[in-house]
Amino acid sequence: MAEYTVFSLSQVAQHKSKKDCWLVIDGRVLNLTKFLDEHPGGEEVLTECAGKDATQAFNDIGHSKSAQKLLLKYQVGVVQGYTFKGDSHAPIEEPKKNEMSALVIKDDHIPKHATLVEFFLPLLLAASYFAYRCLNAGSSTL
Ligand code: HEM
Repeated sequence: MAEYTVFSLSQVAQHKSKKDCWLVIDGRVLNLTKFLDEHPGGEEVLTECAGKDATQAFNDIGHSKSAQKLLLKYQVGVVQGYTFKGDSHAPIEEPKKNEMSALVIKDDHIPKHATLVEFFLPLLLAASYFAYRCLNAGSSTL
């Protein structure tokens, strides 16, 4: 498990300007100074929470998985006294590249002859119908 610097909330609170903007999300202490310009939601929402715990604000937006992963890039430590569940302050696991999930439905219960019947039965019915029509047409001309 990686070692992180532990900061108290009052230490985090000292970094609350645009030029030095830290905040806490899920117990992670983040230095977002360099991210302010890049944040798709604008810098203001971040500076409003600067120096504070912004977990709720972050979660309320419903940020994507990639936004959650981005947190790690800016993590400088963990907040003092925060109880992590299990190893949840360790890096969020990246999904394996080129891995595709697929749902395979295997239906082994249908016997092969059933598909043959499904194919030939309509043909047989059509052929019988035409044979009947031909026979009828022939008999009516007599
Ligand atoms: C104070 C906490 C935060 C607030 C209130 C906030 C708010 C927002 C808002 C309003 C949007 C725009 C959503 C939209 O256009 O639909 C947004 C998008 C985004 N934010 Fe934040 N944000 C916060 C923190 C962060 C942090 C710390 C990161 C990453 C380090 C981040 C990464 C992103 C990304 C990548 C998007 C694009 C949409 C997505 O991928 O979810 N935000 N945010």
